[in-house]
Amino acid sequence: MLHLQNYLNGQLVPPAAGRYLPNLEPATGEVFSYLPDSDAEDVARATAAAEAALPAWRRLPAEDRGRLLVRISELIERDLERLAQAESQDNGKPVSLARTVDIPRAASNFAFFGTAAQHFASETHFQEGVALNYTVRHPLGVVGCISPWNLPLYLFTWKIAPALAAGCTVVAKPSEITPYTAFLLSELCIEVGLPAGVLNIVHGTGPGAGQPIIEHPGIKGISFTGGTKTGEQIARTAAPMFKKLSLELGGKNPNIVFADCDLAETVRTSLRSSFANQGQICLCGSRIFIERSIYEQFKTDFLAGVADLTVADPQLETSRQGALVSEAHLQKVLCYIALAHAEGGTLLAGGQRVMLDGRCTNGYFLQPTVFEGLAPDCRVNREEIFGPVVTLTPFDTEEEVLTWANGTDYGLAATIWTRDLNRAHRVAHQLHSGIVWINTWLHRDLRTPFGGMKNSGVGREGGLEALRFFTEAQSITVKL
Ligand SMILES: NC(=O)C1=CN([C@@H]2O[C@H](COP(=O)(O)OP(=O)(O)OC[C@H]3O[C@@H](n4cnc5c(N)ncnc54)[C@H](O)[C@@H]3O)[C@@H](O)[C@H]2O)C=CC1
Ligand SMILES: O=C(O)/C=C/C=C(\O)C(=O)O
Repeated sequence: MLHLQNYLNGQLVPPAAGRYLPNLEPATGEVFSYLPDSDAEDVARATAAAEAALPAWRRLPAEDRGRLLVRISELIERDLERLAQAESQDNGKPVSLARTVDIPRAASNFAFFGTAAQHFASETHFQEGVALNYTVRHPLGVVGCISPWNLPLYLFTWKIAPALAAGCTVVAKPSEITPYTAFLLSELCIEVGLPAGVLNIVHGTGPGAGQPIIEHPGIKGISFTGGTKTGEQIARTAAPMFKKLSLELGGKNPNIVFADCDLAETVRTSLRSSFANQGQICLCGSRIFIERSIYEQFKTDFLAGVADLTVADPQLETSRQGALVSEAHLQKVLCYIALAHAEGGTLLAGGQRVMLDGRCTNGYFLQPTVFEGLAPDCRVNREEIFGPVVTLTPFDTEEEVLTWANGTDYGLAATIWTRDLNRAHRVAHQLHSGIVWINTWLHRDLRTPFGGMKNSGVGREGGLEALRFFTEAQSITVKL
């Protein structure tokens, strides 16, 4: 059976201690490969390689670094089908989603930052006759990039690409639950001829391989996406070491539907924002607030759409809902469904595990689930479920819905549906949310700042924000 390897100093190598972990296919519940169970020794070797590669990599002109990144992007596009199949097998997501969203975005991440680095100019502040102040942005050094399982290659490359573009060298760890495409990426980096040590990929668990990355004194900054609790633990370790931190954490996002919206489009997109990737995207709109006058109509149309979301083997082109990522995660989501019943919710759709026939008999499938009748401040409406579970709640006034929308510890993304753009802007400005979409969802322009307020994170990714994160500003003043 396939044994994935670490990518250290330009080579594929086994873990120092020789231990491996089983890697399961969520659609079948069966082991299909093994991944290195790396430890602090592997992280130390990766960091030493990254430190050795740093001087030459940071000296390389941005154009030359960019050319290598663009070449990686081209190879991802060349291997799109193979990578999409691998992502679907590893994560349980429909292959059609991996083919149209995950893998194309991974290619775009490299292409975008490969070229963005060439446009990253330093600032000058000229004081006529007095002084010239200019800013140099030095690469931060060796950085750690740690990513989750929900959008595996998409989020892994979203961190690595800007770090490399900025002239940093990298020690990266994908989720131990979905390591496969990161391993395939290391093969592409070798094919491209990325200089040894510039990117190092260490596989393994959070405590085993992730924590040593956070603790290593040679690693100057950490870019992390994952659960809020993990983010908290990372901050506790990294802050006293004065490491730069970028944390993209959870969300409990409101989807606000006003009566004057384009209802057909609102329902169509709300189905996607509720259930895309089985609801396992931190940007999913799991709390849908609907203005009372159209509540019943929205509910009817939405539930009709939910009935069409075929839960099936993610390898099938017809599959619209694949498997959840693991048995443990499925059980966590089922606990929230039980809680929704206990908190007085009325089940409108789903709520049950799905047992499929054939090769998927033991897969982790769940019906897309909709509740109504829950209090806006109950646990189900405040805690991140990260699964295919949404709640519907009617509202009467803008003030009321704003209070409810802002009534969680999270503040990542929000969506507003209305034809009244004055209202859209007014509401958007009052939402405690790092990202607001008006009449759309998951519209991504890679130049925009991406990240959350409150417990949804610290810092912003994307565009210049990412390049700023991976560099350290030095201010130089010349007296005139
Ligand atoms: N972007 C998001 O908003 C995501 C949110 N989640 C939420 O988090 C919950 C837990 O999911 P998990 O898979 O356990 O996410 P997690 O936050 O534990 O895992 C994310 C990454 O962090 C690593 N990690 C874990 N502990 C670490 C540590 N102490 N130091 C360094 N790295 C560490 C993991 O190995 C993985 O690569 C989910 O149920 C979901 O609610 C999960 C994935 C993504
Ligand atoms: O950058 C994006 O387009 C999406 C990011 C999504 C996450 O960070 C997530 O779901 O964890």
